[in-house]
Formats: sequence, C-alpha cells, structure tokens
Amino acid sequence: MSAHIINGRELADDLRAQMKDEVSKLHEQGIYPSLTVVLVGENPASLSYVKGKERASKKIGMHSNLIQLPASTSEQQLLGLIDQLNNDTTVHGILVQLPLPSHISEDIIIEAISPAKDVDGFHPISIGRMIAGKDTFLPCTPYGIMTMLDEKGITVEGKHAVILGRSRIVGKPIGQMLLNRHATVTYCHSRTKQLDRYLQQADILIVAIGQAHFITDKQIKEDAVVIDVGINRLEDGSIVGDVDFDSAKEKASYITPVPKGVGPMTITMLLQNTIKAARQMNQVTNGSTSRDG
Ligand SMILES: NC(=O)C1=CN([C@@H]2O[C@H](COP(=O)(O)OP(=O)(O)OC[C@H]3O[C@@H](n4cnc5c(N)ncnc54)[C@H](OP(=O)(O)O)[C@@H]3O)[C@@H](O)[C@H]2O)C=CC1
Ligand SMILES: Nc1nc(=O)c2c([nH]1)NC[C@@H]1CN(c3ccc(C(=O)N[C@@H](CCC(=O)O)C(=O)O)cc3)C=[N+]21
Repeated sequence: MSAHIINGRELADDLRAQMKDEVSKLHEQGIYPSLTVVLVGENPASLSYVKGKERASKKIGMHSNLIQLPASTSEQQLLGLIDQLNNDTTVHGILVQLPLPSHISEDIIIEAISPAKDVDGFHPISIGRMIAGKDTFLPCTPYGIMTMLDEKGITVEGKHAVILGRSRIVGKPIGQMLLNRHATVTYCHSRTKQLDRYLQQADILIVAIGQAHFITDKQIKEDAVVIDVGINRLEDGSIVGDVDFDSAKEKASYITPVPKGVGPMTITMLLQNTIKAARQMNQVTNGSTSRDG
C-alpha cells in the first residue's frame, strides 16, 4: 500500500490561519509581533528563504524587517547590529540566516542574540532548556516535524527513531526532542559505518543531509515513517529531497514530500516562536503554548 503523504503546505496554511487571528488579537492589545531577519552576503538560496519568511510574516499581519548586509561585514559590525536589535523593544524575534561568511563565527553571533528573542532556538540557553524539557523557543525545523507527527497522531514513545545528519539546526535537536518524547534514538552521520544496518531498524527515519535522493525504498523498513528534510536543487531547477520519494512512498506508512513537506512547517514555527516572544515580552500569558514537551 502507498504511504500517507503528510502535506506540510496544507498543515502550515491551517496553522497560519489560526496565527493570523492570534496576531490580530494581540494588535487589539497594542502588541505588534515583529521579526527581524539578518542576511549577510548574497547567497541566492538564502535570499530566497528569507524572502519566504518575510512573505509568510506579512500574510499573517506580522511586522517583518529584512536587514541585508554585504559579505564583507565584520564580526564586530554584526555584533553591533545584534546589540542594537536586542535593545530595540519593538523587535521581538531576531533570526540571523545561516550559513554566515567564514570570517564570522556562527557560535559568537548566536550567543550574542538575546535568549528572549532567540526565535530560531539556537542559543545555548535555548538548547539547554530544550534538553532539560523546559519551556523555551524550540528550533523551527524540529518543532515543525514534531507538529506534523502530532497532527497525524503518530506515536513516538517506544519507537526507534533514526536520525541521518547531526547539524545544529536539524539533526541534533530533532533527536533530542524525540528522546524527550520517549523514542529510542540513533544518530547517523558521515562517519557512520554500515549505515544500512541502522536504517533498516528505523520506525521513524529523519533524513537531513543535503544529498539528493540518497535514501531509496531498499534502505527503509516496511511501514516506516519517513521525514525528508533535505532541499536539493537539481540542474533543471527542480527541488528534491534526500529521499527518493517515488520508491519510498510504496514502502513507508507515512512520508513527507519535498517541496511542500517540512519546509513550510519550518517557516510556520518561526512565526509561532515570534508570537510567543511578543507575548512573553509583554507578559501576556495565555495562548502560545509549546506544542512539544
Ligand atoms: N526543510 C527545511 O526546513 C530545512 C531544510 N534543510 C535542508 O536539510 C539538509 C541538511 O541541512 P543541515 O541540517 O543544515 O545539514 P549540514 O549540511 O549542516 O549537515 C549535514 C549532515 O549530514 C551528514 N551527512 C552528509 N552526507 C552524508 C552521507 N553521505 N551519509 C551520512 N551522513 C551524511 C553530515 O555528517 P557530518 O556531521 O559527519 O559531516 C552532517 O551531519 C539540506 O539539504 C538543507 O538544505 C535545512 C534546514 C531546514
Ligand atoms: N538561522 C537560520 N534559520 C533557519 O531556519 C534556516 C537557516 N538559518 N538557514 C537555511 C535553512 C533552510 N531553511 C528552510 C526554510 C524553509 C524552506 C521552504 O519553505 N521550502 C519550500 C520550498 C522552497 C523553494 O521553493 O525554494 C518547501 O520545502 O516546500 C526551506 C528551507 C531554513 N533554514
């Protein structure tokens, strides 16, 4: 039987419709949730992502401000901007698009962002709170994946979740969030030996490596839940995931497509985090509960 396809685009649209109402209720209280995205350099893929974030913010009535800086910007200059944004009470969320040019330390920049405005959830304080299972800003891509699993009623407890990829923004945090929900978690990466041994055991397989069509039906377990995070642009301009969707969908029980899978959910959770930041900064306590434990 063919897998259930988890349409991230549709789920994202439903959630954003609810967020639009939340934002207009906040407006009535004089609170204007606002996101500032900082892009350093001219990477075309990054520019297209940040434009997507800006469009999505505007669509739900949220203020969004894109600050574009040249690739030659120094670490000191970027730190100066972050300091200014940290102290600007009209800014609720700060997102510095990654990757940064190699002369700027991502760790130093991420640590400079006020944890109260860390809507990406990458600050060590946010990561620490997430690991401890405390309320915090959850990183958007893993948060989006957990929301998709929950919406489909897919249980995590007791399942073997195999994560392919161990990046700061996807692999590491999704494994931790699945662990918090009582999955048994295995991390695989480029040094993993006999990768297929682990893949065959995965009840839930999360793939985030950035290699087009790396995983095929041969490597997955019958009825696995397959979450494809990869975004790979082919020479013909089309976008594909890390999973060979056409073959994998015949073996999986649930699968996310690319595009219209995890990507739109990432942006949605960023909006959710920005609303949460605006609420917290204005001491509005109702509503915005974390969807993950
Ligand atoms: N849909 C969305 O919302 C998002 C999509 N993405 C996409 O997800 C993909 C991954 O991005 P990101 O998490 O930033 O990844 P990174 O490029 O930062 O890291 C890639 C990870 O994959 C591992 N890896 C690479 N090749 C292999 C291989 N052949 N076998 C096993 N492991 C491998 C690396 O291992 P090692 O650590 O050993 O080097 C590393 O841990 C990209 O396509 C990106 O565009 C990213 C963020 C959000
Ligand atoms: N500080 C920071 N935070 C991030 O969250 C972050 C980042 N840096 N750097 C890069 C990655 C990548 N990322 C994506 C978000 C949405 C889509 C998305 O919406 N994709 C659409 C298609 C996009 C298209 O058509 O180009 C989809 O999958 O349907 C993709 C990728 C966020 N990232």
